[in-house]
Amino acid sequence: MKRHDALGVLVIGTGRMGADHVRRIEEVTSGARVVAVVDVDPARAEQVAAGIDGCRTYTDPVAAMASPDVDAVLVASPGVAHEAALLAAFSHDLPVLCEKPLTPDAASALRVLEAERRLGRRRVQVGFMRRYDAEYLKLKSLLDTGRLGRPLMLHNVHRNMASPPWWTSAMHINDSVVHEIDVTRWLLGQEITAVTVLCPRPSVNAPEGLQDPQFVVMETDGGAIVDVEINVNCGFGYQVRAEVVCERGTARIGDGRGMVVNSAGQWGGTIAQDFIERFEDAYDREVQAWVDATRRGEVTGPGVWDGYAVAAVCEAGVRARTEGRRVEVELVERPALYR
Ligand SMILES: NC(=O)C1=CN([C@@H]2O[C@H](COP(=O)(O)OP(=O)(O)OC[C@H]3O[C@@H](n4cnc5c(N)ncnc54)[C@H](O)[C@@H]3O)[C@@H](O)[C@H]2O)C=CC1
Ligand SMILES: O=C1[C@@H](O)[C@H](O)[C@@H](O)[C@H](O)[C@H]1O
Repeated sequence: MKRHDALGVLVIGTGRMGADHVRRIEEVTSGARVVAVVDVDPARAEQVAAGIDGCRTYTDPVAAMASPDVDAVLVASPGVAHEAALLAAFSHDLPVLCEKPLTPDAASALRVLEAERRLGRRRVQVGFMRRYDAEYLKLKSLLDTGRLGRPLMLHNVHRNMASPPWWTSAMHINDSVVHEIDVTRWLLGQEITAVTVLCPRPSVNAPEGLQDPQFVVMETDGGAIVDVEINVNCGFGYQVRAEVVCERGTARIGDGRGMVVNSAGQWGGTIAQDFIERFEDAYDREVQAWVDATRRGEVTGPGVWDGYAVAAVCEAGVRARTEGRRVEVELVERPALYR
């Protein structure tokens, strides 16, 4: 495809994820090109735009969206900036791929939902990329056949190498378990109704004052129990595992046994070091699916309702830990646009 026929994408936020998505759109994705990037830090925007033919830089997302060659927006700024970017995109009638979380809390997610409802059509795909990961897709297909019977339990492990200095105990849920919350709703096709968080003795690897790891237990409206070990200072790599226990069998993904090498009295493989490495294919498929759907004038994948429901569960989860009790999740009635 010629460059000028391609979907013109504006990328907001050129940090770790934004820069990686810019590279992806330019080098991996077909049918799209990056026409402009925005960052409150102009040096970062310029660094990412350098070498991309005709790519403009801005510090103000609203000014950037007004440009006629912008067909679609990819939001990769921090979660607190997502609501403003999404509302601005709605006012320019632009389709959006918004990195997770949709917004940091249920009230702001609901404001976005109401704004999209007023538009009368879905415009947003939320960046829950695990839905595009080959192993998660296999697990979902297997569950959908019903061969193993109904799912009873879902065990998850989510480990990060080390937390950055600004990490807080609430981020275990808002930033990390947010993915298992989305995956649970998607894999099981059920809503999460209550959350309990148990905390073991903090790891010696965790910075002073940080509650790490945490053990999250969720209940669903289909009668399943879901647990997540979230451990953001495991010290050895990045691991994401899931095992579904059904009535007639179990299925597990995420063991990462790509290649096992035997040598000098040892056997073993490698462990990914971060999400960029582990989920590279999922991000590629996610962005390609968004570009393809946008070019057809459609929105597919997780949307604003999913972003809102996940935000409500995250909020319940953070309260469950700080208040030391089981907290029920409250959702508004699902509007017709999202059924
Ligand atoms: N799907 C996934 O696996 C992952 C998703 N994320 C999500 O991606 C988003 C970005 O995260 P990172 O790239 O890790 O953060 P980052 O801190 O590396 O980059 C954020 C960038 O946005 C810029 N920025 C801040 N406020 C802005 C605003 N109002 N307008 C424009 N630019 C602004 C910052 O200057 C920075 O360059 C977050 O929503 C995060 O939750 C992050 C890591 C993995
Ligand atoms: O979204 C992500 C990060 O923000 C988060 O910090 C990590 O824990 C997740 O594994 C990653 O996918």
